[in-house]
Amino acid sequence: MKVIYVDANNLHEIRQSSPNAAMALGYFDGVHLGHQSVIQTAKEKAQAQNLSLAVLSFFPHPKSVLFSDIEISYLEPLEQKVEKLEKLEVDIFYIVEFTKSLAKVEANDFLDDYIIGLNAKEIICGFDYTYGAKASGTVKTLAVYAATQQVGLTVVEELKWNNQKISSTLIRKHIAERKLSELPNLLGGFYKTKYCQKNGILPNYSLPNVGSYKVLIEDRHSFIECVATVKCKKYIQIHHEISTLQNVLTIQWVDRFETVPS
Ligand SMILES: Cc1cc2nc3c(=O)[nH]c(=O)nc-3n(C[C@H](O)[C@H](O)[C@H](O)COP(=O)(O)O)c2cc1C
Ligand SMILES: Nc1ncnc2c1ncn2[C@@H]1O[C@H](COP(=O)(O)OP(=O)(O)OP(=O)(O)O)[C@@H](O)[C@H]1O
Repeated sequence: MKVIYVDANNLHEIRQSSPNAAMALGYFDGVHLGHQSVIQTAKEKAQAQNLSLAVLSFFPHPKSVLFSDIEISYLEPLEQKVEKLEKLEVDIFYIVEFTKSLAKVEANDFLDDYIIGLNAKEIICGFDYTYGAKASGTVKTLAVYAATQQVGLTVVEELKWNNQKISSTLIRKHIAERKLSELPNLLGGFYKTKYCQKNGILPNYSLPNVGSYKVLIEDRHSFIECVATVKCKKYIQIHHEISTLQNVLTIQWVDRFETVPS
């Protein structure tokens, strides 16, 4: 998978070499089951029409740029999103730099410059995708635009669990509320974070609130079941001998313990 960082300065150059693509649109924090359904739909379009499979996202999160008082609690850093998109067999991951000036770009100009500009022949997004200044672009305006530009558009219907939309927001809420055992229904697997033996949890993950948790540590091809205690927002203690393991470990968060183990 090619990872291409796009900004207002290099857009013109990147456009010259962009292949025709089926392009999935959205931020995709956590690449949950709703996101996977959008990307899978894009993959089917790409295969049927012999197009490259592209995902177009942003960095940083639009909300963190637009509302400076909001601190986004990312589910995962960009590197982990890259790993997941790679596994989904995405060919090109465009990461558009989200700035205050991009936020002012009108909806149709964004489509002209970034979507058509990067050679999307099929656009795929979810039912609630928004874009453009004041988030005025919606799937309705996108449908009008796609028809006039003779580009295909597929809008993926809402994927729900227990009558609620599967969303990054809901996953963040469950993590904060320690409801880890709910997460495989939303993510397709346990929530994972990376942990460095020297520095602790790597940046841009969300940790559950203070308390003790059943976790699985990935050790090459096996899993070590043990307990981790979240001491504060960024610090955890692992109740297991890990000094012989690799420096950077993947931790799967399975469930909470009601009582703190001694
Ligand atoms: C050109 C552009 C301008 C945007 N301007 C705004 C804005 O003014 N206000 C806002 O809340 N979101 C704005 N957004 C963010 C989008 O509403 C949306 O969050 C983003 O495209 C990611 O889509 P998703 O949240 O559906 O994944 C803008 C997005 C783009 C591409
Ligand atoms: N449950 C879902 N079913 C179908 N499409 C979805 C679902 N959740 C998100 N999408 C689509 O996936 C793309 C990325 O969405 P986005 O990053 O806004 O996810 P989100 O989970 O809605 O995030 P947030 O909770 O932060 O609003 C968009 O095209 C969006 O419409």
